[in-house]
Amino acid sequence: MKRDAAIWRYALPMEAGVVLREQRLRYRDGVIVRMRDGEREGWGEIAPLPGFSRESLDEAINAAIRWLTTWCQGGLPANCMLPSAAFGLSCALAEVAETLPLKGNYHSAILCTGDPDELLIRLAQQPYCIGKVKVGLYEPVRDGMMVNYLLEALPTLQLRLDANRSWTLDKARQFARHVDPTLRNRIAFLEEPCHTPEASCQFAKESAIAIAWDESVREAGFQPQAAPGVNALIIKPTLIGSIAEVEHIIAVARQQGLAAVMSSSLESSLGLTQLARLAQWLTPEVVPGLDTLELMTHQLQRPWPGSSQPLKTVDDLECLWHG
Ligand SMILES: O=C(O)CCC(=O)C1=CC=C[C@@H](O)[C@@H]1C(=O)O
Ligand SMILES: [Mg+2]
Repeated sequence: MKRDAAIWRYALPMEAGVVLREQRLRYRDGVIVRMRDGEREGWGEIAPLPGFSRESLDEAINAAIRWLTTWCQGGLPANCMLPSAAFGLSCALAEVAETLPLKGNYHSAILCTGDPDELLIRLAQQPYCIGKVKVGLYEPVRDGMMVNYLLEALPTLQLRLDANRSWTLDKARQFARHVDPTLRNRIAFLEEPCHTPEASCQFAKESAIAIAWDESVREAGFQPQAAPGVNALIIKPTLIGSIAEVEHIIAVARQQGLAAVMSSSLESSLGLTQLARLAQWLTPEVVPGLDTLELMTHQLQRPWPGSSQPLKTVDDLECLWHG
């Protein structure tokens, strides 16, 4: 059987106002990989996230070309060490091998941005009424009031909050003081409230607001561990690595009684649909965090069910490499 592979580069414009780690992200840059083995075909996306991934896109592309070159010659290369490349290549390989189930979970927690009244309408239409709110960008008082407002307006709403480590323990306490105590049990978790994991744990103990690890998952030596007030791990495969590595961390989280939340690293619709399939397969009991498609102006290669955004395909892109 003859094998071949190809890589296309993309740059999708982002909607105005997408800010990552204090920097405006104008384009989402990445590559799409196609692997073919005789009649079988698999696709994957490699898109390191600026400010979050340690590797650059060029490093990931070079690693992918080396890996694919060996694969095309009939070998099974060792797992790639760069997480974004390992993730995209393992998705393409799993599609070739038909080991990534097709069914996806396309119901996500809704990113709560924009006009609060329009947001409430959108939230109320969801089968699972779960929203995700970014906090820590403005004053803690304002964040607290926003959380109260949404939870009071929709009695079935559950919220996930994300502070991206922006608070001191004192600021986090100020936030908690402004959240109505009777509403706190509808905060599923607050991702990384404080600058350090120790301060975040202290906050969880004091405030009766559960926390989740996101940034910490990527730190050297991190092991999922049960602790008072810690509810969940955010699983961002583009930042973790191959499907096998993602499966491993989810299994350890489960053993520790922590929920594993499959989450986007702002992949295009191709990567997002694969994350929806991983979510359905590996974390069927948890609503994933994949509501990032509309941060981009276009979909790519594979449409997200029900989305009306225009679709670009590899025919619209420049082929970077063919082997
Ligand atoms: O987790 C979700 O529901 C959506 C993804 C999401 O919020 C994020 C993805 C990537 C970078 C960040 O801006 C943000 C996060 O910090 O978790
Ligand atoms: Mg986060």
